[in-house]
Amino acid sequence: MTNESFAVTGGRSLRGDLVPQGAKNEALQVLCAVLLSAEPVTIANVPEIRDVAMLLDLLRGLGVEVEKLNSDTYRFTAREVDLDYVQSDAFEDKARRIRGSVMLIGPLLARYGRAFLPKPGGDKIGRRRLDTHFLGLQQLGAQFDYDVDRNQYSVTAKKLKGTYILMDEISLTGTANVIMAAVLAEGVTRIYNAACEPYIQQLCRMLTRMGAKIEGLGSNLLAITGVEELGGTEHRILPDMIEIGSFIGLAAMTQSEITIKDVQVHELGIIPRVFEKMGVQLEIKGDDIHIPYQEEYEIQTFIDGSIMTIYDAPWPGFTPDLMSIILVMATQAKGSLLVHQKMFESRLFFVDKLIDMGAQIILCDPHRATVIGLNRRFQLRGIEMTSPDIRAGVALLIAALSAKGTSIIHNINQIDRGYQRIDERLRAIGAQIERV
Ligand SMILES: CC(=O)N[C@H]1[C@@H](OP(=O)(O)OP(=O)(O)OC[C@H]2O[C@@H](n3ccc(=O)[nH]c3=O)[C@H](O)[C@@H]2O)O[C@H](CO)[C@@H](O)[C@@H]1O
Ligand SMILES: C=C(OP(=O)(O)O)C(=O)O
Repeated sequence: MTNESFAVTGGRSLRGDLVPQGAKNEALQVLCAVLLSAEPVTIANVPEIRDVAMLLDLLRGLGVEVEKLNSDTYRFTAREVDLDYVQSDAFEDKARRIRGSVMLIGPLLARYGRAFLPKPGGDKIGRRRLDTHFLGLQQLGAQFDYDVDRNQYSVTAKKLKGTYILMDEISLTGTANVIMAAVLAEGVTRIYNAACEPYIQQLCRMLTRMGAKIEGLGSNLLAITGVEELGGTEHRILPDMIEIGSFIGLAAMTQSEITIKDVQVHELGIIPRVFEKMGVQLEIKGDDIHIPYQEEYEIQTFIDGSIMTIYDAPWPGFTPDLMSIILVMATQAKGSLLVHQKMFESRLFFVDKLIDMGAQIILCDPHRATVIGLNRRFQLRGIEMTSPDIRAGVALLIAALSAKGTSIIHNINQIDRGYQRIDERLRAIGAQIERV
């Protein structure tokens, strides 16, 4: 796939239905988990995005049979795995490009006793340490080695043994890795300070259907009793809550009337509440979220009248992956907002593009930005810009769709990493957006 750009002509209000894709970050976990069984695992609602395409390539390279049953459903059979592939240049090249590749380690270690990984890719949004993964795997009995010169990690174990693990921090992919290793370890593993996003819950549900014994679903303390082997299953990926949040932000910012279909509201945690704090009216109709046309939206203050702060935190806190969307929405809101991105240290630098477009933002430091909402006193203006990471990319796309004139957004590979044919889907509800 070439790295194209979007040409976006803004200022139109959009109208219609959007159906969210399957969740990127769940897909990356459950696709890695297919390595844990020699029997077929069928996964539905797999999003058609670049990160998934890359992971499918890695699985094929490892010798997994990958059959596409329909547009979003695949059957995987990991009868035998070619472990030599993980030492190849092809593996290194692909694994380095996505963050999700890190979750191949847990299953490979559990089933074959060894795993190897070059430093994984993903967004360049600050330091993204992997200590939590390896400290957890070491406690299960793995030997860990880091080749500083080649920036490569390896783990080996004759046998994994269950134990009590206090995770070094609440890491989403780290928890997934340790869970996938523990399900085939001998005895009981207790994982405390575990991440508990719906992604992790879904992974645990799928593993349980494959025969794993997991207690504590949805909490930060999991108890896993290891089994000898796992069987096949069928699994359906949840709608992507980050895409749902992005669509809510898009609707508010572009004064559109949009219905987001089949969102599985009960899995969205506090996400709807945070958008309500931003002044967005959300009407939950059955399992759909309807966002009516709103002339303006007003950011609430705290009860004592002080300025609203929105910050990220591990689940069930507000996900860091929606902070860029909240920030861009604030630029046209009535009122002011402090955006405090606590988890990543370089995720706010894209605000300079919004400032060039006319937004009133003060970047206080790498973690905090104050946004003074324009309340539509004037429109942002279209500019040429480059998308630094996936969520900033979509935030810039939203800004461009609301702006006066045409914007060019380069490096949209970043957006394609996690949003399925976003241009086509937004065009269908009236957006003027072309791939150039
Ligand atoms: C492929 C995938 O699933 N990627 C997601 C995954 O990345 P990933 O699993 O790599 O992220 P982690 O959960 O490990 O940690 C994210 C960052 O937050 C920091 N941290 C973590 C816990 C904490 O209490 N305080 C804190 O500051 C970590 O040091 C790290 O810099 O989870 C992130 C956090 O939800 C999301 O942004 C990514 O989209
Ligand atoms: C940061 C993200 O992705 P990754 O971890 O794949 O870089 C994201 O999905 O917002």
